Amino acid sequence: MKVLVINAGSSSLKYQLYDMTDESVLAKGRVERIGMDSAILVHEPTDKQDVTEVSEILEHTTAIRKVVDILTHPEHGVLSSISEIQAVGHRVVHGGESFSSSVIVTPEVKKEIKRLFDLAPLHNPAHIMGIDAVELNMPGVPQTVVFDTAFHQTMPAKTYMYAIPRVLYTKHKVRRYGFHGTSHYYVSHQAADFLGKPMEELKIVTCHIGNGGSVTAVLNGKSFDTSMGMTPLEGLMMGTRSGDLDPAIVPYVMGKEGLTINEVNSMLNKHSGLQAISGLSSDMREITQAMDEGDRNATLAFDMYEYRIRKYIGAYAAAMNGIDALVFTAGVGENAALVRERVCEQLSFLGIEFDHESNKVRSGDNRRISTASSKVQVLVIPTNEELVIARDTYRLIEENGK
Ligand SMILES: Nc1ncnc2c1ncn2[C@@H]1O[C@H](COP(=O)(O)OP(=O)(O)O)[C@@H](O)[C@H]1O
Ligand SMILES: CC(=O)OP(=O)(O)O
Ligand SMILES: [Mg+2]
Repeated sequence: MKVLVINAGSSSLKYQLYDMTDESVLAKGRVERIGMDSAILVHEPTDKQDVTEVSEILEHTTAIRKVVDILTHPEHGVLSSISEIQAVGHRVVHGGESFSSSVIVTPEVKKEIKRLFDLAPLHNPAHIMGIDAVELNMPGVPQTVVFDTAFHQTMPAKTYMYAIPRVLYTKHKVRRYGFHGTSHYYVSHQAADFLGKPMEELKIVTCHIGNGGSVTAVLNGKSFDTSMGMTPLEGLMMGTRSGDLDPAIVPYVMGKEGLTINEVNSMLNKHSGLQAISGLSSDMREITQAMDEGDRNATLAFDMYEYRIRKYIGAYAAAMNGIDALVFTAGVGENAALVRERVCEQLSFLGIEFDHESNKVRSGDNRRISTASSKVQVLVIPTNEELVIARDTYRLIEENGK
């Protein structure tokens, strides 16, 4: 069975095509700048040359049509007909309390994802556009949705409730949901395999640090607490998101600067984090380069960023009464050796013996960056949310066919 995995964002759409007979990736790619003056499609077939196309792509329906066209292109394609794709699996960021596992898309499922627009305004509307675009361009192909929130549905009430009037939970479902669950699930299982221990016996802290970032306490295989909250804004300092702050700052700044709700939301989500403090960039590569050149704002941004990660690791070690393994993943976690080093070098009190040499090794494999005898094993595990989505999709379609 061939499965197409889609991660639709508001102005981008990433795709990966799997052959599930051996879980091989036939092609992957992305469309960026949807709705802007010129969009760009980057298509990377596994056994052929990469191609880049620039054209006007005003909405997701056109983006999916371009993806379908390139996947079946006589020269760059990897399929003779689009009918070879038997299922499409989507990443959906917010599943609220309605979904604790992946499901096949039905009109009711779409309705529920739409009901959650308010809770993930940057993400869920784009996912619905992606699902609708597939319906139009690939009619009749079953679709599934895999939620970022699903893995965190095991959190106990004491970690997911906010200390505000209860009616806000009962009436408006204001609570912690947590995100990047597919990634935290995948890397924690990979870590258990790497260590050769059963998940049920491990206390793991997983740090998914990419453009967005979150830390999760995985206790005996289940999410126990996580740093993102009702929305993907809480917790760590991120590329453009503030993460934790005193909630009183919001009404104060709104009053002082005369900001609307939309403006303050946009400030905290899109104009804060590394970008705001460095005044330079949301990208860790540019931050570390500027640090090397002596830029003090970039240095402060970096220091704040790594300090927050360290604070959460300490908090979750306390939450679980110790940790057996610490995992780094996603764009920053997999690539930024300096972030890992700075986070870990002051965690020796937890029993971390950091291995500076193995930390510097560049590799796409699961690897250890502590000494083998370290009480807490520190690992780098490249995440693979797409593979989890493809596997769930394959399983659901197989089960449904029986
Ligand atoms: N070689 C690298 N060194 C340091 N940071 C990197 C490197 N490559 C990527 N990053 C960081 O990873 C981020 C992207 O992470 P990623 O997990 O791909 O994000 P997303 O999936 O949210 O788009 C970039 O913004 C950048 O900060
Ligand atoms: C939920 C979330 O923050 O996702 P991303 O990191 O892809 O923006
Ligand atoms: Mg991501």
